[in-house]
Amino acid sequence: MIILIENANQLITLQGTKKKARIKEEMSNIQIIENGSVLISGDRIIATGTKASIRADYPELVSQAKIIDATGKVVMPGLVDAHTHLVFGGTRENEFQMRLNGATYMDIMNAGGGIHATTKKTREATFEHLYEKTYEHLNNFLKHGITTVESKSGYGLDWTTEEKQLQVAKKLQENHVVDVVSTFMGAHAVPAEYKNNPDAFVDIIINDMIPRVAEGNLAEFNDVFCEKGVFTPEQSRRILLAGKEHGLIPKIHADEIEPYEGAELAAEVGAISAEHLLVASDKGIRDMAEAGTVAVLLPGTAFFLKADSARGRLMIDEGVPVAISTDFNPGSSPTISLPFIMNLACMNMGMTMEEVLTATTINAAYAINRGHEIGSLEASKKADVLILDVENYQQLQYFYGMNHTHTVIKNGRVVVENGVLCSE
Ligand SMILES: O=C(O)CC1=NCN=C1
Ligand SMILES: [Zn+2]
Repeated sequence: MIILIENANQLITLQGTKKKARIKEEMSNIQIIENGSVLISGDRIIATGTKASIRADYPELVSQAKIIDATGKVVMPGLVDAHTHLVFGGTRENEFQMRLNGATYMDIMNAGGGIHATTKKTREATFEHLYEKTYEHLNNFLKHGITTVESKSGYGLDWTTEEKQLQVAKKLQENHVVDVVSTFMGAHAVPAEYKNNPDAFVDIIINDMIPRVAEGNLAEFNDVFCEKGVFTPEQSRRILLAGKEHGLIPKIHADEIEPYEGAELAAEVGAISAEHLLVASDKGIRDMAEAGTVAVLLPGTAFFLKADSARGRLMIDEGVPVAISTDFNPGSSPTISLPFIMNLACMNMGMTMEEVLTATTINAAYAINRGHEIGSLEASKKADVLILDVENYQQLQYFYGMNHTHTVIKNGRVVVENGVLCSE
């Protein structure tokens, strides 16, 4: 099918010259075309330009095209959420109340709640239940303009359930229009049964789980919660290097609650990204800038945990490529509203509205090794396109806490129209 989107007030292409995540000034250069047009054929973008240039350069394709009029609207790439714990059983609103009453995230986790509570529910849940529940989450992501989602395992902490989560994600990648990119995170917490012998659990992750993930082609990335009271930097290093030996690209939950040199470790092991970084050190930030490690920042988690946000402004100024994501999970960030997170990135991390657009498209794409395929509107990239019901891109952040998604095109097909799923 050929589609021509035209008359966009602003077409935000995020086009760039370098084949890597954007840093510093590049993050503000979002490449706007006034009165823009996007020409799509099949699942790919053919060209972007002004209305006149596209109609002059592609008369044959234009004559066969379904025309979508974007007058008064903004057109941009589909949003990319590079950090979620998408597949999980149960919910934890009870813990939300406990934290409103003054308990901390780690108090709850150390008392057997938190990740352990979700692990219990996920172990008990059937494959079908997890699949159907997560399918609905992806529908909700899509209605908010998110066309690719990273999904971490880590609520099993035993092979049977870790595999169940990864198989749910794999089946969703096959059946749901939203692209799902999988991360193995068996090192999300030390399960109760190994509380007194955590290194034995680390050995199981390294010697048993990681080889099975690789053999089954069940994930592209390997993540670890490097945190005081969870996994030490030494244990995290062992787990990430073992993953690399099996072709799993390292990611790390780093310096979320206590400073723990997780950012330094990310740079040392060549992680594609380090995530959270609320209390990353100056040295860790410099090391990440030098290594080109993408900082995936999660201001929604900081908001929900009533913590200070990561130093996003400093990281950008120091040359770290920054992405932002929802961290969608039942405990520390139960939201799929990436648009709201975009506003928090401006309000609480000192990022500009232009940088935030880069952080939720092309840089988020590079954080999941998809920068060549998605995250900007340019010839031969996937036709994942949003039409937003705002007059200019600033209104996306300005009118906050709202869903401005009008139309979503995924792989060249209209899948959301007037904010409604086409299958609904
Ligand atoms: O609490 C959860 O379920 C998710 C989380 N993992 C590390 N920080 C938060
Ligand atoms: Zn997380």
